[in-house]
Amino acid sequence: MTRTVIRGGLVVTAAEELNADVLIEDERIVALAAAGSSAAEWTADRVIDATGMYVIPGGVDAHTHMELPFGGTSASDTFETGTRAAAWGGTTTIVDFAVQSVGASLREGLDAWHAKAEGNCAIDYGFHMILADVNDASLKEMDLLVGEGVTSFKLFMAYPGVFYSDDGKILRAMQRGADNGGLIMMHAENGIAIDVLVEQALAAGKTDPRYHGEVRRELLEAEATHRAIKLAQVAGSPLYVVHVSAASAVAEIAGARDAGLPVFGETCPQYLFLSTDNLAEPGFEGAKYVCSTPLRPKEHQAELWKGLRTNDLQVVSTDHCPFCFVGQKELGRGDFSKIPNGLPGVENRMDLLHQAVVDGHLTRRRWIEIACATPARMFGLYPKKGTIAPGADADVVVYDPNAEQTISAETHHMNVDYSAYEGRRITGKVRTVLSRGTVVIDGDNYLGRAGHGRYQPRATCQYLDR
Ligand SMILES: NC(=O)NCCC(=O)O
Ligand SMILES: [Zn+2]
Ligand SMILES: [Zn+2]
Repeated sequence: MTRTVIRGGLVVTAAEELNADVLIEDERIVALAAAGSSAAEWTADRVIDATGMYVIPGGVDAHTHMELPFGGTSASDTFETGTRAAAWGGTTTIVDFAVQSVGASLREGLDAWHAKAEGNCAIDYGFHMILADVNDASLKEMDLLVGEGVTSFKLFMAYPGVFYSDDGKILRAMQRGADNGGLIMMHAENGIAIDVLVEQALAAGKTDPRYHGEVRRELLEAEATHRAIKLAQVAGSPLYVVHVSAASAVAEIAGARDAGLPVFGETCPQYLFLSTDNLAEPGFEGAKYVCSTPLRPKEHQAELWKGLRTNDLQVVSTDHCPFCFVGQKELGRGDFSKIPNGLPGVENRMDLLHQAVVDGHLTRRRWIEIACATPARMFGLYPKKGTIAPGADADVVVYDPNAEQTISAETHHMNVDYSAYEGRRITGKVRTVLSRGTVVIDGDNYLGRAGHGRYQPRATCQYLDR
């Protein structure tokens, strides 16, 4: 047995902050003790000095797309490169999306994603399932998947002809989820209307990346969010709205929550830190910022921060879906609708949110709540993941709150040739990362290995009585 003690840090969880030492035996946390108490007598094989540091749970990023085939190409991070980059950024668990292809079963999709991930991940991982073909067989399969730990299902009101489901299919999947405990995750944009606007924009010669943001109108995110909420209400199903970017969509979620409905909302760093100004950067630079839902005008950011503070939004995930500028984003030169949708960010989330603490948008505990504890609870991983407590997996980050860094593609570890946050100064930096008790990051050294990360079957959403 290996005993590790993390000494002298400020332990920050969603619930409390205390100066405490943390004792780890092999893969688990076994004790916390106030500094200077019985902890002084703990013997250990390895002592990590955390004086002046925060000791926080490893981040849980509940929305990533490693190796996703999309827009005629594939996301540029594999499970190996993407999970390694996540570790560098203090994230120790991801929940990625396995994809059902139209005409195929959920099982085929899930098996394919297991094959991509198994033996390759640096950190632990789980899967949601994208339902691209709702029919009698796939509805039945949902029950089986819930039973084996794939307890959440993403549906799309966007991308007709690719992942899109109509309202009838959505309602049927929601009814099934209400029954089997699967949480429905919704990409809420009116894709049918958006496709009309795309066609009209292109016909008018509006081909630059900034038109991606213009046609994917805020109203069409709000409308779809409203419709998804009503459909969930009819089905008696909870609802988790992914990558919320529009202030009016936040208002829809807030209204539903005020009415007592089990509706949850996720936003992403790109919507909190970037805007349509980035999409409008000169030449073809805006392509770097093409994602859906799209970046919004800056004014929306204040509403997203407010939503996070008031718990109208509960989770910040990255929607990490990187495409290189050269050779991938470039597929859409002359036609913005052909730019593969998605941004890199799995490495940057914990730091950007710490910057939000420094800037006064969030408290330290709320940082940990939205980035670690709530995503773990939402997706059935708590308290194994998302907290520092006896019995939890020893997924622990020693975080230096005073270190200064500059985000750059020159220094990041994601397999993508640009950074959406190039040149941004951040106060705070990961110093040491443990994944199930193994040190995977130590200062500027990566000590992990592909295959250390283990598949995590998940319980159902822990915010709902079942
Ligand atoms: N978000 C995005 O632009 N790409 C990834 C796929 C999705 O989440 O809709
Ligand atoms: Zn989506
Ligand atoms: Zn996504």
